Amino acid sequence: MTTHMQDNRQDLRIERFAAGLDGDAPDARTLGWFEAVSFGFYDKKPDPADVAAYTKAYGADRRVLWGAYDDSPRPGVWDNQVPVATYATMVNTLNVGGGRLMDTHLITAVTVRATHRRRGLLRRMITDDLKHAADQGLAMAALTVSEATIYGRFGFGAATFTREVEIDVRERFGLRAPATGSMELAEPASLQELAPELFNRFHIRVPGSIGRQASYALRVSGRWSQDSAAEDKALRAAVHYDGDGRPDGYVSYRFAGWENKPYTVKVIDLVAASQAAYLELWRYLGSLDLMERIQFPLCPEQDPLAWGLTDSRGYEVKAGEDVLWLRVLDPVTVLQTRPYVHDGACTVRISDPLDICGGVYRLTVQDGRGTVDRLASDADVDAVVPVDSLGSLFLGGVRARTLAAAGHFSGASEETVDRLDSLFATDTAPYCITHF
Ligand SMILES: CC(=O)SCCNC(=O)CCNC(=O)[C@H](O)C(C)(C)COP(=O)(O)OP(=O)(O)OC[C@H]1O[C@@H](n2cnc3c(N)ncnc32)[C@H](O)[C@@H]1OP(=O)(O)O
Repeated sequence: MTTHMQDNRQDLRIERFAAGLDGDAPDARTLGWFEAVSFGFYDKKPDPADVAAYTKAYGADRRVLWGAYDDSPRPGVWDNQVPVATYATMVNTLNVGGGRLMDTHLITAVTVRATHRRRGLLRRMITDDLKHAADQGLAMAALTVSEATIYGRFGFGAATFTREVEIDVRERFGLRAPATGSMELAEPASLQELAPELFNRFHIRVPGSIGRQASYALRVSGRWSQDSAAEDKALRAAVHYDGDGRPDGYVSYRFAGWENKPYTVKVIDLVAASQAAYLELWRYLGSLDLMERIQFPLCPEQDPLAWGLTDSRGYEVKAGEDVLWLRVLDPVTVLQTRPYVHDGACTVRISDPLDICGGVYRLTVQDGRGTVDRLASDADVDAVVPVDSLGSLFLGGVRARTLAAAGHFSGASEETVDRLDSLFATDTAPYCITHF
């Protein structure tokens, strides 16, 4: 599909397409698109053989790629098959709590060439895309961000958070709980099938989890490296089995090298289908001979490991990070899909800078089920809730009381804030270990 965009310097052609192959090689448009993405994220120029492999995985994901093309390039300027802006979307599921999975519109690979920045290219693409996704019946959009300052204006709010941690695994490492089940070293390649199976059990169990694109199984099994489609020979993996000998978790990891002291293992992926498996995977990591430190950037904020160590000071939080940013497209559907722990009701005006879902809505929760009615635009409201704040509230990753104290709900009474706080509270903090 092709549309045009009037830039202040030229007419840009915007194309939407699926990544494609020409024989065994990527077609010119696909290769150009990958080149632009690599440039945008300061990566090295991609190898065509790698792009051919990525193209197949993108097909499995049903990704839609966007490119904005300059058809009047000047001499010396990059090949016009390389877009000046890129963007991509796909649909996967979000666990909204209570084991409910909701189709969600995922946005990724957003880049605008340095020479074309701040002329509204991103604004144009994301506005068109979100409106189109809403028209298609998708109720939620999501992305992960490179900078926290970009996407709030488009209605996205940070919704899940992780901790980057370092665990001291010298003599002080130990866990309070007795060991359960057993661990085995795994041939990483075996994870290509096992990893998605175990991830799906994690995904249904953990609110905030996003389903994974095809590349995950290839990377965590070492079939692909982090930055190419060549085998990752440094990757190691281990699997945990429950008392009945059934696999219930895996970890894949890499040694940081003898030149790095203290000797460190970097966890690439750690997926536990059960709570018990989570601690057991850490017990295994803590038992690795010669290793002194384990690094993992994706621990949950409420981390059982921090409370499971016999010496909790061996657990060091290096940074806190937001992972998933959510953008509500259809408040009725999303609020009726998630579960609730407290009954109550509240009428809010959702303010939406892109005018996709702004309006007055009444949420009524009874016996844990939410019902949402859209009211007339002049109906009395208890609070005005910006749509990005609603994205942050949705999974319970931040309390309404905290957002109110930060000035998100101007004019809301304390009683309203208490009600919002109670309505949006969840019993489990959301946790997302998928980047896309
Ligand atoms: C989901 C993902 O892929 S996250 C990755 C995002 N990409 C990157 O970080 C790669 C490097 N950066 C870029 O390629 C570009 O700078 C982009 C994509 C972030 C922005 O593209 P642009 O076309 O310059 O944005 P555009 O001109 O449409 O700006 C839209 C608005 O966002 C603001 N904005 C854009 N980028 C930034 C930024 N980095 N920080 C703060 N504000 C920003 C603009 O000021 C503008 O604000 P306004 O319309 O409210 O006045």
